[in-house]
Amino acid sequence: MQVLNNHCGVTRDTRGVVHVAICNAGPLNILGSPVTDAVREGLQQLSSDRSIRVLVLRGQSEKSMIGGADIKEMVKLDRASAEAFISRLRDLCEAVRAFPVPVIARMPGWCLGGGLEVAAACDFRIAAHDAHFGMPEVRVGIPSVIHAALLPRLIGWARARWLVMTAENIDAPTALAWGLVDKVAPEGELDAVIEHLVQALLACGPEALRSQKALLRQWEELPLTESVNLSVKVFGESFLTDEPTRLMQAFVNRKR
Ligand SMILES: C/C=C/C(=O)SCCNC(=O)CCNC(=O)[C@H](O)C(C)(C)COP(=O)(O)OP(=O)(O)OC[C@H]1O[C@@H](n2cnc3c(N)ncnc32)[C@H](O)[C@@H]1OP(=O)(O)O
Repeated sequence: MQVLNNHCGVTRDTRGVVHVAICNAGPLNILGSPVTDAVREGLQQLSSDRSIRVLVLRGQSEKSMIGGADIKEMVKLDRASAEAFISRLRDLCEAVRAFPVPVIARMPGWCLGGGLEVAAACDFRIAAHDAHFGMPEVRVGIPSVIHAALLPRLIGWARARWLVMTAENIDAPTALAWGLVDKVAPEGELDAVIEHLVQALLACGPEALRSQKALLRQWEELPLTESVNLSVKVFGESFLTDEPTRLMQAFVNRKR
């Protein structure tokens, strides 16, 4: 494992698949400020590496992807320091969301609060069969904020409201039924299910996937007509590399 910094370890394979592990954050992978900054810095460092094709974001233990923001740190916050604290977490979520290639959240065990916000910023969420999810913020006296705003888009307003206003946890089958996670892996098969997704992504044009991710992000922000018109330009620009011609030629020439 390559150590990018004290809280961010990276393993990569020859295919361009990179695993970023949140390190030294306890078995629950709790996001205190140093951890949050370090993971954000690690992601920003990797984001210019054109050899990366897929990123898997994970904790170091199987107990949790991310157990949430650090309550032991937050208990000491006041008005000014609270904004600084939450801005760090926002910046981490934005670094995930802006990462130029598909990002997969590897979700064993617990994923709560700020952890679920980070996961919501990922492109794909793959859960272990016994994973649990929740937004317990209101139980410790704070509203769910920043990338919790993605939840209504993922699971609809009613279910997002249920999560952030009841603070009840849900299990993996419920998360799957709600659309909060994309797949639930049978026992012992979390990495196999992720590998299946990785292979599907690796079978696609890397430039097309980068472009598709950037476009999806703009679709999230723009009105429909602007989204459609922007897409015309993006389609044209995709022919600036030889990838479309190469991959379409391979299709045309395929042996049957
Ligand atoms: C903007 C974002 C806001 C947020 O994210 S708010 C925080 C959201 N997260 C939570 O509220 C989770 C709170 N934690 C729990 O409910 C439980 O933990 C779990 C269900 C995740 C796991 O339970 P179990 O396996 O029984 O572990 P344990 O004994 O409760 O915790 C082990 C150690 O981890 C510390 N810990 C757990 N969550 C946090 C946290 N979010 N911030 C700081 N520390 C945390 C505990 O205190 C304890 O520590 P010690 O061993 O010293 O007693």
